[in-house]
Amino acid sequence: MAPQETFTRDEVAKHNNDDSLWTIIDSKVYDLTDFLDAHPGGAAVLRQVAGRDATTDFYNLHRHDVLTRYDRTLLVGTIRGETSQVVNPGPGELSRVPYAEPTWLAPPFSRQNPYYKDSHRRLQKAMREFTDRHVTPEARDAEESGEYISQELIDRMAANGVLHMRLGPGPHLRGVEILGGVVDPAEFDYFHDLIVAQELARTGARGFQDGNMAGMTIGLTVVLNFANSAALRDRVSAEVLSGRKKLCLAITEAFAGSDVSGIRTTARKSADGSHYIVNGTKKWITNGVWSDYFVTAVRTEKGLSVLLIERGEGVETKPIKTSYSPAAGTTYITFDNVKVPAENLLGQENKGIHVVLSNFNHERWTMACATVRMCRNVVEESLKWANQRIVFGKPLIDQPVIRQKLAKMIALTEANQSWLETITYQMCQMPYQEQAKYLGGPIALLKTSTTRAAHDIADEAVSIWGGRALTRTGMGRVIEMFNRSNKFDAVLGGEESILGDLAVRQAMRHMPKERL
Ligand code: HEM
Repeated sequence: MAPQETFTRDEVAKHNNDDSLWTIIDSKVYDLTDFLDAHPGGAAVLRQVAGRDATTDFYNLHRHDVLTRYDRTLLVGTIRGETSQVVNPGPGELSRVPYAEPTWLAPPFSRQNPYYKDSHRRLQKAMREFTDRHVTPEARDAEESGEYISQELIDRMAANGVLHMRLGPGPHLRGVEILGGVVDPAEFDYFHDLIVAQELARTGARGFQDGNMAGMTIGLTVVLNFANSAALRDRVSAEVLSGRKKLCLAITEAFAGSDVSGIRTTARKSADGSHYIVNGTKKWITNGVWSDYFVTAVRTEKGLSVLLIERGEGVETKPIKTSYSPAAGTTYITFDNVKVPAENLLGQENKGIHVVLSNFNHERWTMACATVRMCRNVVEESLKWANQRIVFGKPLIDQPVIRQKLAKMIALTEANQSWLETITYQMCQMPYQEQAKYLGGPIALLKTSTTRAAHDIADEAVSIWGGRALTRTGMGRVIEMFNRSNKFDAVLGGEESILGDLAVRQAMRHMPKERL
């Protein structure tokens, strides 16, 4: 809250030297005397606005949140009789920037929508507030420092059912109190799932976003759907969903990325059939460094199989440096004569390829949810920037070429959100097996479409933002991160051209035999 004291503009004008240097930003009065030496942009620019209104200069160069960070130390009062024009959204609030929210949340379109019910709206509100308050502050810090997610945040997510929701609808939600009871677990569907994925993607911290239990999201579903022993399934899911233990999915290797059949990690069954001995390596495994369990694709006698491997003797993990944040916990794993009980087999022996492929659908769909939302973040930031930045004496948005770029960015984002919602609706109608059979192709194409769009949107955004799109702090940080990290989504969970090929081959299997 601003201090109560009020001043006239003439009173402020007297504070125009190094002994007392005040300025006005958005009808608020700041005392910058002690800030002269600390200002990252230097003292000279502040002297130029001493005693004057610096609103235009300030917003030409800074994000609004800079002010909220410094309000406590620099703000001394307001201009008498004037009211602040800048909106400062509180935790949980919707953005008022056009296209910054999907149509189902943006008036007037939000009044009616075929897909979203009251429980979706309640969840969105609660999830936005939870993310703004508890996830985003840690995410932004950790993205830069590279620190791993805190146990405190994991515990908070576990206690509020956020970890459970990340796995989508299913019996694992039974009895869970979701964010204070905003959704009945029995009602939870893939639109709720979409909301969770999109709200979390608003943190704008791409490495941390993966560090935030992405391994569990893509790995625990395999245990839930394919564990052969109910006791194992219940024990592991209880440990992981309570946040006590961590789990990741270990498929890719130096030898095999999208080409899963090239996997060389072996699992040899013991003569008495009681256990497997696992040897090999895994690479690019998200969250591996801190995981207790590894859902691992291995080569058995006659094909691929999937095993749940517990950290123990013979398992070693080390971090891999990537172009996003170490906060993701990207890992290289070695298995050296690791003994794994036979009951830890997930699905059938030698038929693991079905386990791996069917699990990919939810993973890729989740990635599409997040990518569309990140594209939207960039649209929002760019609309704000083009509106506030003055270039050649007028706002950037007055340049037709800039409007063309924004038009393309918006159209790509909206088109993908609509396709995402159509597919999500199909997921809500189909049982798991049918989804695996019919939606693999469409989801693969959707993910490719969103990452291609991300590529184009990043390109346009960099051109709108110029040098600020290349600096990690300050105005352009969201754009810089998006431009640096959008390729993760184009590669992880299946590279674009491989996914396109998969989808068309699947379509060919449904092609009528007759000549058409
Ligand atoms: C309450 C007043 C102000 C605060 C708290 C403040 C704070 C900051 C901060 C934190 C940065 C680092 C970059 C960022 O995080 O955005 C910065 C950069 C900068 N500031 Fe300020 N500032 C203030 C007022 C002003 C004014 C009035 C001007 C110009 C008349 C100005 C000119 C600059 C410049 C030129 C930079 C470097 C920008 C860049 O690298 O693109 N600042 N300021």
